[in-house]
Amino acid sequence: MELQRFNRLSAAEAERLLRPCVDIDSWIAALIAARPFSGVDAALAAARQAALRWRPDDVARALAAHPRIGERAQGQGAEAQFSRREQSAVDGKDAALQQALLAGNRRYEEKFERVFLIRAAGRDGQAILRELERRLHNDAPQEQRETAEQLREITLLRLKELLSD
Ligand SMILES: NC(=O)NC1=NC(=O)NC1=O
Repeated sequence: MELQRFNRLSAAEAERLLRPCVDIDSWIAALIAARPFSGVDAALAAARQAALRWRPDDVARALAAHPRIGERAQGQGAEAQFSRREQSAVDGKDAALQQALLAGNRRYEEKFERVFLIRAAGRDGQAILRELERRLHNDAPQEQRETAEQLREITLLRLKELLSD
């Protein structure tokens, strides 16, 4: 969407477009309030600043909108379409990789009690698996920090796509 059009949207319409970027009300409200943006870079800078204020419970709630890595997001909603595109480099036909991702996700969820979140865009399945193995050794505070940063990366990539379409 062209930035000037985004600047002029009603708050309700802007919220509907921003929700698939990340399901965090305070972030969506902050972005709507910060309009009009002078350019896409200004919008992304405001988005990153607002994302640095996320609390752990914001991140926990937003994770519910993210399918497991390796599982094809179902449905036609904007979130599912974003997820499928982001995970497109994960080779669904590589059975060994799928099995390893499934096992790694399970171990991660047992240890951290939430889904493993990684910015999948730009990463193939093996790179994701290596990150999953590495992060499994993090302690809880470090993993909370890494999860929030990955959610910020995904969110900003989705916003950039939204404002560049
Ligand atoms: N569990 C996940 O990491 N999910 C995802 N990563 C992405 O980049 N998009 C997703 O849906």
